Amino acid sequence: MDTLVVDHPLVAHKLTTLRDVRTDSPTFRRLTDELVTLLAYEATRDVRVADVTVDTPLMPMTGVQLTRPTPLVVPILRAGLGMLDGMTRLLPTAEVGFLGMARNEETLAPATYADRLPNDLSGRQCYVLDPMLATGGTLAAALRLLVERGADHVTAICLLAAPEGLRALAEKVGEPAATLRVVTAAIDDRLNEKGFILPGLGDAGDRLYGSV
Ligand SMILES: O=P(O)(O)OC[C@H]1O[C@H](OP(=O)(O)OP(=O)(O)O)[C@H](O)[C@@H]1O
Ligand SMILES: O=c1cc[nH]c(=O)[nH]1
Ligand SMILES: [Mg+2]
Repeated sequence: MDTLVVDHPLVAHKLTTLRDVRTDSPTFRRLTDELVTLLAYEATRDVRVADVTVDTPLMPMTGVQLTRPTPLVVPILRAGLGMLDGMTRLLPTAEVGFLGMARNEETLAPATYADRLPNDLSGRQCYVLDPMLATGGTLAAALRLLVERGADHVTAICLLAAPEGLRALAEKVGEPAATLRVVTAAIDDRLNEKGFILPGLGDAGDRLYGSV
């Protein structure tokens, strides 16, 4: 499993404001949206394209276009929903499938409460959106689901990842039948005893949508 940290001053600048406890929800949403677009640019570097002929006003030439089946974008509710618009702005022809997953606050185990994904993902490139990779349990469960349905290329886009979560994820997925990548804006120091990323940014879902 490959991990890419997008090392760019604009990403670092926006992430710093996102982390700030004084940043309100509207600003948090806007910055998340902006960050995703920057991360998505790197995350889609290996999106599949094929040669096509295009007629410019002067002559025909060979360009490229996205191949079919179109990529599938999968936000993990709730917090991943805050990343959806930023992603589809870059990939407007992508289809969107939804996974609802929540961590049990005591055990930190993920529970899936919504699954609106195609049953057959054969030959499909998938982009999973979840801002926080903490213990890695949520992402491991999501990746397992996608690979079981035939996805052969899955890229997870996160804002923050914990080293423990990245290690756990690599162990859990083992030698998968698909290419798996994690693209993140930063790898933080560690997890606290409640499974929160340190220094982190707090609870991403709550900061986007409130503590409902
Ligand atoms: O790597 P893990 O330890 O599994 O933790 C990461 C998950 O925790 C958060 O979701 P949460 O359960 O808080 O749900 P929410 O998005 O509805 O707030 C976050 O959005 C990730 O999905
Ligand atoms: O730090 C964390 C860990 C999991 N989920 C969050 O929203 N934040
Ligand atoms: Mg949450």
